[in-house]
Amino acid sequence: MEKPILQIENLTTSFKIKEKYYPAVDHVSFSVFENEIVAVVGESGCGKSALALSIMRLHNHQRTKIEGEIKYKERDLVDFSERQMNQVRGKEIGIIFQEPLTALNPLMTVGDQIEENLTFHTKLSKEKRRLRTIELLTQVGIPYPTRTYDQFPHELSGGMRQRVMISIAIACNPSLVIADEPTTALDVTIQVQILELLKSIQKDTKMGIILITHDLSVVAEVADRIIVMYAGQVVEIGTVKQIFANPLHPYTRSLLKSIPSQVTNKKRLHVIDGMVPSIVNMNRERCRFSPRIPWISRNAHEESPDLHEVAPEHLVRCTCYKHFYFKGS
Ligand SMILES: Nc1ncnc2c1ncn2[C@@H]1O[C@H](COP(=O)(O)OP(=O)(O)OP(=O)(O)O)[C@@H](O)[C@H]1O
Repeated sequence: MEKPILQIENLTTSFKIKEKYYPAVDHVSFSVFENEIVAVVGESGCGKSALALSIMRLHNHQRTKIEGEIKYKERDLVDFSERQMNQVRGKEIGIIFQEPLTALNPLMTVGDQIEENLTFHTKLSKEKRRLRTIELLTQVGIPYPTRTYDQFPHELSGGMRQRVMISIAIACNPSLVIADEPTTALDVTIQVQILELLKSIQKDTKMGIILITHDLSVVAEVADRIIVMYAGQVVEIGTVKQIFANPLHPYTRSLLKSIPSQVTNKKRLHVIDGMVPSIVNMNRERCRFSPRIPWISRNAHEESPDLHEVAPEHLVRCTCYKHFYFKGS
């Protein structure tokens, strides 16, 4: 069996709030293989960004505790010094953020920003860096790469800025790219183009991709596997086919029901009652989704539920899925 690029085991990321630590990522385990797109989905506040920032070790060290393992090519990033992490970030693992206008430096030209990464991680000469940068801009579908090279971020459209972010992320041929809501700020047609671009780059490079999104509809076409996160935990994990054809956890089913394309003209969009609990106030001893489906009997839930394997590669948390139905159905 091939080895994963990334192997996360029992990762727990806790934030210090008023002198106490509260987990925002709670015993999360999964792997990413070469040439694979793993989507992490869940509503706002489920811990997706905390997970991404933990892998990159970009949290504030003084207020964050990271436990468990983040094995990148068999080396545990949790033990890495800041200096070692600087060699990993941007070179081995690239990251694409949601809003390129805030992630890009408004005072630097596009060319300089891409070259900065190349200067830090490679020994390429100035001329070779320029050529590589033009090549990258071409690869990500920028129509006039030499002109864009000298432009500033605000002179580009949102879609073009996101392409620039992608070119920075892939500049040093990383084995893994983390894309944190890369299309959320873009309109639908541009979203599709950006995801298709990521997929086509992956074909050439075989990199693994972690695609973080709150929108399940975004991942259907591009992902290989889906991880559904709720309140810091993985509640379901499976292949795209398993999650879309046989979703089990009530949260997965609720997310799928709220996808607009699945709604006919007659029906209203499904809204999941209630809210994701805050890391300070949540009850960690019971099924964390149970307060949002109060019509399901308490007996349907397990105490401190674990993940159960229901089919090869398909895992679901809590037995409540066996008893779940939508309110009013
Ligand atoms: N630095 C921090 N200090 C304290 N709490 C934090 C910190 N960062 C995140 N949290 C809390 O951790 C939980 C998970 O947040 P996170 O941003 O990872 O969620 P998310 O699923 O990525 O949501 P979004 O899509 O809105 O970013 C939330 O309750 C959030 O308030």
